[in-house]
Amino acid sequence: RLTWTRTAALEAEAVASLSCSRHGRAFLDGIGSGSSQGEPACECYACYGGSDCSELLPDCPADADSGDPLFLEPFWMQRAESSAVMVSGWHRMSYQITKGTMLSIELEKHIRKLHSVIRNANETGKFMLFGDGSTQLLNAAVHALSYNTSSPAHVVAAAPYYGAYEAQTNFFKCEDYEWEGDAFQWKNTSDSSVNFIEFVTSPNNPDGLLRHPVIQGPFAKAIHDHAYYWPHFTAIPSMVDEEIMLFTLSKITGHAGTRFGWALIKDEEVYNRMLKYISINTIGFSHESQLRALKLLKVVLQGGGKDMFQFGYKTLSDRWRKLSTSLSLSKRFSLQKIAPQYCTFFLGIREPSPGYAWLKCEMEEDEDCERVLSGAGIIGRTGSIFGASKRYVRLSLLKSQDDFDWLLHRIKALVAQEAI
Ligand SMILES: C=C(NCc1c(COP(=O)(O)O)cnc(C)c1O)C(=O)O
Repeated sequence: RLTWTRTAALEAEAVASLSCSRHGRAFLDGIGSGSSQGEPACECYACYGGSDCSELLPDCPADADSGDPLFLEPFWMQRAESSAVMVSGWHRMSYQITKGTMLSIELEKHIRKLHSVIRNANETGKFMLFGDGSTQLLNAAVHALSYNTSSPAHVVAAAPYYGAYEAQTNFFKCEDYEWEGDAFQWKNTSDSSVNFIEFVTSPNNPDGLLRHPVIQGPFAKAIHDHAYYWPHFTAIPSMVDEEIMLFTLSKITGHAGTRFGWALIKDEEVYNRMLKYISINTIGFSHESQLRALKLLKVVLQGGGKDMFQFGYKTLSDRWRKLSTSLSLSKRFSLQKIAPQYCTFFLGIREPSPGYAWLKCEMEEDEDCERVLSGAGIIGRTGSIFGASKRYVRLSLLKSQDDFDWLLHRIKALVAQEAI
């Protein structure tokens, strides 16, 4: 018999019962939740409107800019009961969780179990640190690796690279490090007086390809960003085991809004410097986020992790197949090439299922590919943000089904124009 949780449970179920014509959903903290009726408004997916999201907005562009991972929302809606968590008004009000630490021991245990079940990363003997998204851990790692260097460390990444590395490094720039662009430009440098810190993103954002460090040698350190090294985005050919490895709940379960990431770190000194950065920056991390992450990972781990990763892989591989089939008819546009590869998790060859399409405008006159696509009602992210040519555009395949359907519709119309 429910007692103090009854009201919260009734509120949650009332909001969840709003179907929003299956082209949106309502949230407990949605607009209007404070009104007398108490019924929050439907929040519609792109290109749908009206109080119940039943109206298709005809001239709406297909927005494929952000890596907002809503493709997994249906999976969680189908598991409402097992994935919900009740937060009492007095839940963990202290800054600390257990004596002296701000990490949930149970959550750390489940993360280690996740890596050992998926066999994507070796967590044995590694220090674990949480972050406010893995975004917070990016600069924490640069800080820890550039500490006490005689001259500013060169922070680099192989183009095309995830734009946050450049944006963050320039924003937080200090005498210990500075952004030095494309790692390929420094590949053969023989200047041993320079320390390099290379962001290695594997699989890569934006092209989804598995990667290794470009800069080699005793003065090169790497931050391995494995945000997408999970079976729904890529084959897992082997277990990675690096000095610093970063992961994020955003891309595993799709809960970007929970703002929860973690780092596995080999060296204790590097770990302590990153821990000090996080402590000074935010005095640790949200306990509500940790509680929710624990609940979600327990669901992921049910049945050995197969359910969610199968769901995600099927969704993304279907999307990739539909998009690449449509664009295979085009002479004007091309996509990155991703070969089918053996996966040690699915124990078989798996088809490509990248989170993003890295589209190239092949015609001489189409130098600004973002402009070409926006003229056709498609919003993408220009290649220059990734340190690449404006001849490229990144298209997100991670968003809601409505978002993807609308993108595919616009792409097909654009390719059909070539025949005219
Ligand atoms: C949201 C997007 N990227 C998230 C991301 C992040 C950030 O993840 P958070 O944990 O949500 O902060 C880190 N590393 C890589 C390679 C990423 O692609 C994007 O590219 O649109």
